[in-house]
Amino acid sequence: MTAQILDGKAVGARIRAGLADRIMALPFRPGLRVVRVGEDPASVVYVRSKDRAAKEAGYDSETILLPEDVAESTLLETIAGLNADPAVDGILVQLPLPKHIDAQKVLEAVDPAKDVDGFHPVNAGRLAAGLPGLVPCTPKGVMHLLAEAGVKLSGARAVVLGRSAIVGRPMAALLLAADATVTMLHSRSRDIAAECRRAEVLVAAVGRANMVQGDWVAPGAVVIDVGINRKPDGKLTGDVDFEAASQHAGWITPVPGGVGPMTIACLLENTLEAALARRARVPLEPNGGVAEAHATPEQSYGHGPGLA
Ligand SMILES: Nc1nc(=O)c2c([nH]1)NC[C@@H]1CN(c3ccc(C(=O)N[C@@H](CCC(=O)O)C(=O)O)cc3)C=[N+]21
Ligand SMILES: [Mg+2]
Repeated sequence: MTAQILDGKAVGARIRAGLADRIMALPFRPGLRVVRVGEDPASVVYVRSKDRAAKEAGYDSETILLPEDVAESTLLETIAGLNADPAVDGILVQLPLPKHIDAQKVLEAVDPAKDVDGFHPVNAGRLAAGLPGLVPCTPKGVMHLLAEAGVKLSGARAVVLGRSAIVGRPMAALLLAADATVTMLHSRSRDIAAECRRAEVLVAAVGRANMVQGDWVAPGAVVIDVGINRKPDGKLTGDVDFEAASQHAGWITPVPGGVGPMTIACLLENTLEAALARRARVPLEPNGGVAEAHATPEQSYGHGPGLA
């Protein structure tokens, strides 16, 4: 079997085009501010693509550049200014931050209503509790890709490899909200290969190049590769051995061209949602609306006795 490719570049472009249409019809332009500290080469590239995608879709986007040696207090003041600015709907502080800055303190300084990364503990907590809030872009993008592949998540065995705050944990919460049976694997897990082989949906988000081997993938499984590992030759590679896994999977995301472009599309989606919530009092949906996209009619007839 050779897997079908889940083309995140194409799906992301379609989502961005849809957002552009909606923004054209608005009486205001949603405002996005991306804060970049220093000149980390990857951050320079990523922030530039975020700004370009936002401007193309009609957002009022600006990048705020601070020097590598900026004082933490200056960064916190910058964020306070953006929190108070009514033209600003979304704030993103690009990670990683220099070592002398307490990144957690900075993320917690962002107004949760403008936290389009979904990294503030208020939004993380709301997601964990199944409450409306802003949802982290990468796992949200993965949910869009699963919908694109027509995956029925209700009751499906989903395995998330990696438990980071920005991908693994919110990914598991979204899959759970879509009624999947979720297993999380991490550095202390035993029998990782065997656990992966049980997955109907396998999401790899560990940051270890080609860790997931072909024979870890069940026949027909949906394989989502969140890894972005830089090879010595400068090229990107995922957490999955793509060539080998493609011989087993039903669907697979490439790297590049899979999850990465979806992250940017979902940043723009979150910025529009934040803008509508703030300015037009359009309530945020639980799970960013994406878990519900997988709901099937029979789900509303309820769960078995004693199971929620
Ligand atoms: N506050 C914050 N929010 C983030 O969302 C955030 C961050 N910090 N720090 C870094 C990571 C990484 N990230 C990516 C976004 C797009 C691509 C992307 O578009 N990748 C393309 C190609 C990129 C290339 O070729 O270098 C692809 O996979 O096809 C990748 C990675 C967002 N991040
Ligand atoms: Mg191999």
